[in-house]
Amino acid sequence: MYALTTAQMQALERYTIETIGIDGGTLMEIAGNAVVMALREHELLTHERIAIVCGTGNNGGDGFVIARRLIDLGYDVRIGLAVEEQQLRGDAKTQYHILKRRGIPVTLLIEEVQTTAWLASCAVLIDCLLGTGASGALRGHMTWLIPLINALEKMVVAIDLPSGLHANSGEVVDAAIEADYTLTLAQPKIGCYLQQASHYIGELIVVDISVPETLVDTLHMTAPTIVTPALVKAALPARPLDGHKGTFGHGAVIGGSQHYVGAPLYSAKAVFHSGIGLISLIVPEGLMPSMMLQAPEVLLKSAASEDGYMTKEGVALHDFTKIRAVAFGPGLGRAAQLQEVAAWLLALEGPETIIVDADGLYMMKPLLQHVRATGKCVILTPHPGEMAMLCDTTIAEIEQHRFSYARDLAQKFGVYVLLKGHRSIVATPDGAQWLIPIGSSALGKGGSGDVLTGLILSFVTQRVPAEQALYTAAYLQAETAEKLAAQHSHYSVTPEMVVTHLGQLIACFVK
Ligand SMILES: NC(=O)C1=CN([C@@H]2O[C@H](COP(=O)(O)OP(=O)(O)OC[C@H]3O[C@@H](n4cnc5c(N)ncnc54)[C@H](O)[C@@H]3O)[C@@H](O)[C@H]2O)[C@@H](O)CC1
Ligand SMILES: Nc1ncnc2c1ncn2[C@@H]1O[C@H](COP(=O)(O)OP(=O)(O)O)[C@@H](O)[C@H]1O
Ligand SMILES: [K+]
Repeated sequence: MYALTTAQMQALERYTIETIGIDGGTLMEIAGNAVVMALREHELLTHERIAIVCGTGNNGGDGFVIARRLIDLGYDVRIGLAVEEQQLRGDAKTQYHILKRRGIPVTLLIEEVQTTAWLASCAVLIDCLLGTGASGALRGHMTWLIPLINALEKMVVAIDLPSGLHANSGEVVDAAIEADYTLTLAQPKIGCYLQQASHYIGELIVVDISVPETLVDTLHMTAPTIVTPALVKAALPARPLDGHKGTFGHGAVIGGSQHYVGAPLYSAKAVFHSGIGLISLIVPEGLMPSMMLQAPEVLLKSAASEDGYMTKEGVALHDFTKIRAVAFGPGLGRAAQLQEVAAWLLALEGPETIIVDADGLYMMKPLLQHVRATGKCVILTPHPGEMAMLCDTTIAEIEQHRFSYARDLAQKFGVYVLLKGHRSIVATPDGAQWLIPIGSSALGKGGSGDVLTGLILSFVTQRVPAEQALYTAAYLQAETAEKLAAQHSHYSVTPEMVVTHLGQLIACFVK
C-alpha cells in the first residue's frame, strides 16, 4: 500500500483506462460497487434512512452508483445534489442520467433551511461532494453545506476523501467534512497523513477498485510505502532456539546528564524488552548512584564528566570493539565537550550503526557532512522541532512538507531519518520512504522518544536493516500505546507502561 499524490493516482487511473482497457464509466461502476461491499463488510450501514450527498465531479458520480446499488439492495436512500444539474460532466453526468431513467429522485441541495430538514431525517450521511479534484477555498453551496453536515453530528462516511481536505497537502482551507470513516479508493492519498487530516478522516479503509497496486512499480513511481502489520511481522529479527546473547548482539546507549537522569534509562529498558543480547548504558559518573539498581539487566558504565556532562575521554575509556550499535543522545544535554564525543563516535571503529536522538542531534549537526566518508550507518530520529533545527527552517515549514524534508535530509547526508510526529516517516539515503499510518496521543509525553530510540537500537543490534528497524520500532510503539490507551485512556499511558507491554504485541506478531 502506498500514499499517493493526486497526480500519481490519476496516472494509475489513466493507465487502467487507456492501457488496461477498463473504461472510465466501468471503473466508476466498479468503484461504486466496491464501496457498497465495503460499507456492508464494515457494518457502516443502517436500515434507517441514508443520505448520499453528491458534487459535480467523479466523486459525485461515485455517489450516484453507490446510491443506486444501495437502493437495489433494499436500503432507504436519499440522494442530494449540491450543484445545478447542468454542471455535471462526463461519467458523473452519465450516472446521473442512469438514476433519472431508473426513476430515482435526486433532490437539489441549494437552499439551507430545506437541506437541514432533509439531512436531519437521515441516520447516516455519505459524503460524495469532493474528491481528489478539489482545489482552493470552498465554492458555491459547499460553503454552507459542509459546515451544516458537521453540525448535525450524524455518522458520516466520506468517499475517497473528506470533502474539503486537500488530497496532496492535507490542508483544509475553510471547512471539511469531519468523517467517522473514510473509504478511500484504490490507494490512500498522501494528504490523509499530513497536517490536520487525522481530525477529518476518522478510520481510513482502503477499497480495491481494480486499479492494481503493482502499477506503482510499472510506472516507476516513487511513493511512500504504508507500513502494515505484515511488513512489521516480516521485519522482526529471527530468534533461533539455540541463540545466545552473542547472537542477539551488544548495543550501547550513551546519554544522561545532570538534569536528565530518566531518558537513557527509558532507552535501555526498551532495548531489553525487545530481544537484544546485551545492553551497556554509559552515563556521566554523577548519575551512577541514582542509576544503580534501577535496571539490573543493564551493564552500567560511568564516564568522567565536567559540569554534569560527559567528556570524550570519559566515554572513550570503554571498550566498544564488540558493540554493534550505539544510541547517542537520550538525556545528553548540550555542552561544547559533547560535540567532541559526537566526532569521536563517528570515527570509532567497531559499532556499525549510530542512532542519534534528542540533544545528540544538536551535537551531530555540524558533522553530518562527514557521515558518508565514514561508511557508517547513521540514523537520525528528530521530532519536528529537532528537524527544523537540522534543516535550518521552522516547525510550520517542516509540518507542511514532511515527506520532502525527510527525503532531502536523508539524501543530502547519506543518513537514515525517522521524522517523528503523529504520522512518523522513515527516509533512506536512496530516496525510499515509509509511512507509519498509526500513532497515539498517549505517546505525547516526555520519555516516549527515548523508548523509541531504545527499540531502534535493539533491532539494529539484532541486525535488522535500518529502514526496517525504524518502521518496526515506530509501529510497535504506536500500536502498543493505542492498545494501552483503550484500557487506561490516552491521559494515563506512560512510556514505562509502553515498554512493559511491548511484549504482548510482539507475541501476536510472532505466533
Ligand atoms: N478518475 C477515475 O477514473 C476515477 C475517479 N474516481 C472518483 O473521482 C474523484 C475525482 O474526480 P474529479 O477529478 O472529477 O474531482 P472531484 O469529484 O473532486 O470534483 C472536482 C470538481 O469539483 C469542483 N470543485 C473543485 N474544487 C472545489 C471547491 N473548492 N469548492 C467547490 N467545488 C469545487 C469543480 O467543479 C471540480 O471540477 C475521485 O476522488 C474518486 O472519488 C472514481 O470514480 C474511480 C475512478
Ligand atoms: N499525538 C501523537 N500521535 C502520534 N505519535 C505521537 C504523538 N505525540 C507523540 N508521539 C510520538 O511520541 C514520540 C515522542 O518523541 P520525542 O518528542 O522525541 O519525545 P521525548 O520527550 O521522549 O524526547 C515520537 O515517536 C512521536 O512520534
Ligand atoms: K468525498
